[in-house]
Order: sequence, then C-alpha cells, then structure tokens
Amino acid sequence: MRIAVPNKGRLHEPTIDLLERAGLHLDNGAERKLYADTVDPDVTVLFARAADIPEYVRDGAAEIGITGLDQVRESGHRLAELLDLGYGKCRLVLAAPEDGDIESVADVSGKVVATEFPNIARTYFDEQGIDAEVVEVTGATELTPHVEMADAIIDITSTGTTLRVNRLGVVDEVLSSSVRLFAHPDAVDDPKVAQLVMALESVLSAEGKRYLMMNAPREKLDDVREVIPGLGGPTVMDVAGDDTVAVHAVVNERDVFEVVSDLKKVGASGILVTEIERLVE
Ligand SMILES: Nc1ncnc2c1ncn2[C@@H]1O[C@H](COP(=O)(O)OP(=O)(O)OP(=O)(O)O)[C@@H](O)[C@H]1O
Ligand SMILES: O=P(O)(O)OC[C@H]1O[C@H](OP(=O)(O)OP(=O)(O)O)[C@H](O)[C@@H]1O
Ligand SMILES: [Mg+2]
Repeated sequence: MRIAVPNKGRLHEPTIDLLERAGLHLDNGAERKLYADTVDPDVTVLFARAADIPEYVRDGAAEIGITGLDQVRESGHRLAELLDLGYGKCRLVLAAPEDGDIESVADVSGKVVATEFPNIARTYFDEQGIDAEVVEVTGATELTPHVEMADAIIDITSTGTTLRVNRLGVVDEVLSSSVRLFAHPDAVDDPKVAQLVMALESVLSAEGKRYLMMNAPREKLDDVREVIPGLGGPTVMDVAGDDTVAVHAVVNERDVFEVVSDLKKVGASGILVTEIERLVE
C-alpha cells in the first residue's frame, strides 16, 4: 500500500508526526526523498505536493492520500474520505477590500475574483447564480485587489492576520477545511487500509486524554468512582494482602487538574498522571 503525504510546507511535519505516533515509523533516509519505506514492509510513503495528492490517489499511484479537503475539492476527483485528521484547519473565504463596495456575494456579479482555487470558485459562483470572472494565481492572492488585478479574492484564512494586514474583509465562507485521510474508491475495503485507519483513529482518540493511576483505601472506592468523570468506569485491582486497591482511569486532560485534587481529598495516594500514545476503542 502506498500513502501519498505532503512533501513540504505546513502539512508535512504534522503528517509525518501522526504516522509515527500511529506506529508507522518511516525509515530514515536523506532529506528531500521522494518516498520512504516503513516498519511495515507492505506500506510505502510517497512525498508529493499537497495539491497533487488527490491526483496521485485518483490515478492509483497511491491507494491512500493525506491532504487538505480544499485540495481534494479543487481537484474535482471523487475520492473516499475516511478520517478527519483535525489539523490544517482553515477556511476558504470570499474576501474584498474593507473600504470597497462589495458587501455580499451578489455584489461580485460582473467583477473579477482572483484565487488559487479556480474550480472551487467557479462551482461556488455557479451555485449562487453569480456571474463573476475567475482569475487563477498561484500565491500572494491577497495582493491582487491592491493592484487592480481583481475586485475580490477567494483564499485561505486561519488566524485572519493576512486578510487584516491587507485590509480585506470576509464576505462569505466558501469551504471549511482540514486535513483528511482519503482513499481510492477501490481501496476502501482493503484490510491494510482498515489497519491504517484503526491505527490513526487510536492516535486521535488518545489526544487530549490522560491516564490516571492511584492507590485508594478499599472503603473509599465509591468516593473515588464519583470523582472520576465519564469515559467508562475505572479499572480496579486488588493490591495483595492489603485494604488498598489500585485504580486506573482515562480522563480528559482538561479535567485532570480538578480530578487530582478531588482524588486527594477522598483519600487516594500515589497518583500518577501519564500521557496516552494510542487508545483503541
Ligand atoms: N494558514 C493556514 N492555516 C491552516 N491550514 C492552511 C493554511 N494555509 C494552507 N493550509 C492548508 O495547507 C494546505 C497546503 O497549503 P500550501 O499548498 O499553501 O502549502 P504550504 O504549507 O503553505 O507551503 P507553500 O505554500 O510554501 O508551498 C492547504 O491546501 C490547506 O489545506
Ligand atoms: O489567516 P492567516 O493565519 O494569516 O493564514 C492565511 C494565509 O496562510 C496561507 O498562506 P501561506 O502562509 O501558506 O503562504 P503561501 O501564500 O506562500 O502559501 C494562505 O494562503 C493565506 O495567505
Ligand atoms: Mg501556503
């Protein structure tokens, strides 16, 4: 099985990191390699441009692709989306000069819109019944309204800094995007693909969770249970020849601060908080 992943840019590192955490360790090699073998002899990772990954998968050069939803939509290819991997979150928006006269999508009729996403832009305007001219650029889209090349743009925003700096305001949201795991439709039922999905899911499930271990007096067990919120009951183990039990539980990271002090209050001791690498549910 071949997995196409971004070869550079902001999506490269987090993607490699995720594969590593899922246990799919990449063979070290020279930087700028075009592909890498992994611990699994049946799995190879291909490094491609984020924008080209949908084409690799459609073509069958890779069974699996990891890239932004925006890129898959722009490609127009019908791929199966298997997982939302949660990073690379951004919005594709229609934006126009703050001091201009474009305040709604309708105001773009008869105007020029610059974008790196011409297919998404045309589909969007068609759906809205708006007749706008779409001009394709390959970067620095925010510049085009300032040099009278375009009246508005359709571009990516996340923190909003770039739009603000260029005195552009959001007129409408075109697409909400994040990085997804895509498969060729013919590969969806491949057991190897299912294995990868499960491994990645287990990493996503573990995010934001912590593992708590502690000792507690047996007669305080009900109090301990009450303190530990949700996420399935704790595991309780006898500590041989003692009136003490060992309690293990998974809790949300954001609850740890409160839970630990509450556990202390009801008599728990030796409380350990550890990270969870993977959680197979
Ligand atoms: N500012 C952003 N915040 C979050 N995600 C983004 C942002 N910009 C782009 N992305 C996501 O990353 C994908 C890749 O972006 P892009 O092709 O521009 O690469 P890059 O990481 O910016 O590197 P470069 O532009 O230098 O090639 C986009 O398709 C989008 O899904
Ligand atoms: O809302 P913000 O946080 O400011 O992010 C938005 C900017 O990020 C991306 O550019 P990038 O940094 O990838 O540069 P690029 O144009 O070279 O791709 C995107 O094209 C926007 O310009
Ligand atoms: Mg970019």
